[in-house]
Formats: sequence, structure tokens, C-alpha cells
Amino acid sequence: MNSADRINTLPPAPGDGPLLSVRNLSVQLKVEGGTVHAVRDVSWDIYPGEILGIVGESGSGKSVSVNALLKLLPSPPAIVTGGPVLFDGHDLLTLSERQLRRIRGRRIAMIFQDPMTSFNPVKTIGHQISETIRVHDRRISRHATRARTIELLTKVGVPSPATRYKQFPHEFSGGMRQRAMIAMAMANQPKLIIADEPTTALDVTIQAQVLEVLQLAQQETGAGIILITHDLGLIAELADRVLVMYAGKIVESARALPLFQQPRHPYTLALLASLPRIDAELDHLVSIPGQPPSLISPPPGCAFHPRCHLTRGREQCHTQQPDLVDLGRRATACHFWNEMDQETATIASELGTTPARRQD
Ligand SMILES: Nc1ncnc2c1ncn2[C@@H]1O[C@H](COP(=O)(O)OP(=O)(O)OP(=O)(O)O)[C@@H](O)[C@H]1O
Repeated sequence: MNSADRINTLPPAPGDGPLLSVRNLSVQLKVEGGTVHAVRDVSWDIYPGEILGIVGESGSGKSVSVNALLKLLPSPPAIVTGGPVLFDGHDLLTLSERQLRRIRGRRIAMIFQDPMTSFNPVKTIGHQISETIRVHDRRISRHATRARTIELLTKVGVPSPATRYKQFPHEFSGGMRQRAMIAMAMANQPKLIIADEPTTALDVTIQAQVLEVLQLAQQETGAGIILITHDLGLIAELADRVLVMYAGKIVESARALPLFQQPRHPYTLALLASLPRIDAELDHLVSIPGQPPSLISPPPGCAFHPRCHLTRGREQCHTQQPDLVDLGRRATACHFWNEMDQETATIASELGTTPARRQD
């Protein structure tokens, strides 16, 4: 068993195998001027009923790594290598488009950032949710489908659902559209829901409501949820476990609480330190210095080293790509992870906060 195989082998309930198991996945995108190494050899699992957060700055490979699993990558042509990606006894990477279509929307549902682009603007919301139900179950009557759709709209808190059933997407507010999108995702009792920046386009107050609906969808369906976001606040609120991505790789993986209390990678710490805090003075806010690297030619060694406090000119960070090291209940890809307690204490004292007790 190599280290990638052992990562995240912590089922929430003993005896449950992973719902989805991704091994050694890489994705390259051909663009003018080169090849973007968008995802670089990532391995992870999600377990039934779990909310797995994938977090990282823009461009770190969160969306591509998940969209590649379902062949949802638009142009440019993507080269997806590695695997297997096991779901329900199938390797998703080897399925035909037809076979994947049967899985998408029924066993795996997606919720995107902007439901306006996911809903068809010329069909009513009710029609579209009903269609999703009927596509996967032809025997169900129109009457029953309509009743089920109205029940779903009621569940996600869309008021006057019978009236709303007949309305078009543009007649819904952003928050209501996202509720309807969640209703559509729940329609076929999926095993897995992928939510890609589900609240980014919404006002803060509406965001909180939509998150509650997402949690409700999880409880109602029992599905595992992959929550893709750059918002650590959202992760803190919802996720059971977290993958932190940087430059196409997983740099840290842990349960949410230990990740927040004792990060084991300097990038995670930098993300946490850059979170706006209610009690912080403006001049206490820290932003991560520098920019993420170009994924056309990622830097040698650790991709984070040009922005990292821990590097301190050390040769190893410049030349040797760190493996994701299994630390038992979590994993990190930093040569000097065992210096993280000190690093966290230093940053905490700069920010005027107290470092948390160790919670590995
Ligand atoms: N259609 C595309 N054409 C060219 N490059 C792309 C395309 N889609 C993604 N990329 C590149 O692939 C890399 C990973 O992108 P990805 O969208 O997965 O990042 P992300 O972490 O989800 O960021 P965001 O939060 O901004 O969506 C980035 O370098 C991005 O520029």
C-alpha cells in the first residue's frame, strides 16, 4: 500500500467503504502557449453521508479535479490520466458518455455557482425538475412527478410552490433559484451531490439560508456532498473533512476541526490567517504574499515555496516535491510540517490570538 492509498482512510461509520475513491488523478488542459497541469496526481476518498470540503485559492484545481470525474470539462481538450475513480463498483474514467449520463443527475447530482446557467431559460422550473425525475424513471406518471416536484420545492423552502412550479428561472431571485437547483439535485435521491461554489453568487444573508437548505438536502438524501469553495468560513460551517488544494495538488487533508486548530501545512495556515476576523483591526489582516504559480510550468520542488515562511532558503523546498505524508488521522505535503506548531504560534501572536490546543 503506498501513502496515497492510505490517505483519508477514516470512515465516519466503521465498516462503511468509500462512496467515491479517486486514485492518482491528473488532468492536463491544452491551451495556447502550452499545457496547463491543472490537477497533478491527486488521491482522495469521500464516505457515505460525509461533507467533504475542497478548498484553495482560485485556479488551484478544485473544479477541474471534480469535473474531470464526470467528463464535464468543456474545451480546451482535457487529458485525464490515472485512476481508477471508483463509484458504485464502476471506474468512472472508463465509462462511455451514455453510461455516465445514467449516473449524472440520478446517482451523482451537481449544484453550480450560478443556477441561471444550469437551468434552461425557456422552460419552467417545475418542468425542469419534473424532467429530471422522469428521465431516470419513465414509469412514473405526470401527475405523480408534478406532486413530487411540488413536494421538493416545499422542502427547500420555495414559497407558493404550485405557483412557482409554473414560473421561469428569470422569475426567481438568486437565492430561490439556488433552492430550486438543490431541489432538482435531491430529486432522484442521489448518493453523491457535488456543490461547486454553491453560494458564491449570493448575498451573505441569502448564503446562510441556502447553506441550511444544502444541509437539509444532505440529511434528506443521506448523500455524501463534495463542497468546492475558496471560502474557509463555509468549510468551517459545513464540512466534516477537508482537502486543501494548491497548484493542482492536495497539500493537506484532515478533519475540519483539527485542520482549523492545528494546520499542518503553511499554505493552510496562510489561508486561515487571511480569513477576515470580526475582532481584527484592519492592519492585522494578512494576505498571502505573492501569487499562485503558473500551472503551465509549475515551479520545481514544493509549488508553495516562493510564498512560504517556512522555506527560509532551504534547498529541499526548492528542489524536492514533498509527498503527501500520512500522519495517521491526517496528511500533509510539507517537508517541515513538524515546525508548524511553532509557525502557528508565531502567526497567532502576530494576530493577537491564542493558538489552539493540539487536536490531531
Ligand atoms: N477552460 C479552461 N481553459 C484553460 N485553462 C483552464 C480552463 N479551466 C481551468 N483552467 C485552468 O486549470 C487550472 C485549475 O482550474 P480550476 O477551475 O479547477 O480551479 P479552481 O480551484 O476551481 O478555481 P476557481 O475557484 O477559480 O474555480 C487553473 O490554472 C485554470 O486556469
